Amino acid sequence: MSMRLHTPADYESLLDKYDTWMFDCDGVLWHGDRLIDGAVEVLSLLRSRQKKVLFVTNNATKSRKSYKGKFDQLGVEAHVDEIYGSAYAAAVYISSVIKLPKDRKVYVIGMKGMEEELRNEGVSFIGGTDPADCTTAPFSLDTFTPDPAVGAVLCGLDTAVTYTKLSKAFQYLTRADPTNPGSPKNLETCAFLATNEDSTYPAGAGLLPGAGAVSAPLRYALGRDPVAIGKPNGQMLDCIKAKVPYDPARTIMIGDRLNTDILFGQNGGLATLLVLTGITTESELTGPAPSPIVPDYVTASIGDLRVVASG
Ligand SMILES: O=C(O)COP(=O)(O)O
Ligand SMILES: [Mg+2]
Repeated sequence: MSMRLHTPADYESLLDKYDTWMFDCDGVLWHGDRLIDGAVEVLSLLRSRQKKVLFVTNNATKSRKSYKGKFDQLGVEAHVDEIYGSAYAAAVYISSVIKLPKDRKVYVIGMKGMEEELRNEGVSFIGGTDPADCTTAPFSLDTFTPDPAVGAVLCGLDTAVTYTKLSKAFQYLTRADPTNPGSPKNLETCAFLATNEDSTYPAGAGLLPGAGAVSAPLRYALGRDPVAIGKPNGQMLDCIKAKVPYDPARTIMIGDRLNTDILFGQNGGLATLLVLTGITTESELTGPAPSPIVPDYVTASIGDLRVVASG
């Protein structure tokens, strides 16, 4: 059963219990470029109490560096090594977990943020923002020569997704092993990866299709699911563990989506606080068919913590 936070004492007790505060971004701190009321004050309150603040976002459209630019623009204090996005986690996964050989490439369905993080990790890629792929021209297999070096497809939120991109990704994910031309069409030759599978995401003025809705055509066409690296997958937490010491017992994850943020916190042995300023609605918690994912705490907005006396 979740604890509904109401009184200043309720919020004060959270500050006593937790030293590390991991914040989801979309739907918790902001909607698009519109800050959620109270977010800035609460973040500075936490810093004034010597709390460790981390930002953990499934949004792969920006690199950690460009997220820092967004925080600066919005007047929110943040440091690059406090920011963990699914583009960064995916690049680390490819370079250090599956250890894609340096002579292989990734075919990207995604935007600049993913390209920047792959580049930072020394991972070669094609596709992405390449104008030849961001085209609405009809795609023809007769004129397509797959790059034999492609060994993985990485799919994330891509507001310029095209049939050409989906078709090229489909070819890479279904062709025979290029290093063994006689081999049968082997679905496992090419890794199918997704930065995250959020079905929707909370933009400034409402919901938009999320990364999960971009990879869905491939999942359907292939009859195969990608490895999703973002929340709730532990890969994101592994990236944080590699850089930031924290005690799971004294760490809380604050999020707006049950099947990513709250499940991510639970999978990592963290406490979880759900806010209702993003994706999750009251009825998913208490309605006729409540979600099996039950956060430890619930509050309307992160701004509610302002009731705690600063100091
Ligand atoms: O962009 C998304 O899909 C979700 O991003 P978030 O993890 O910051 O809520
Ligand atoms: Mg969110």
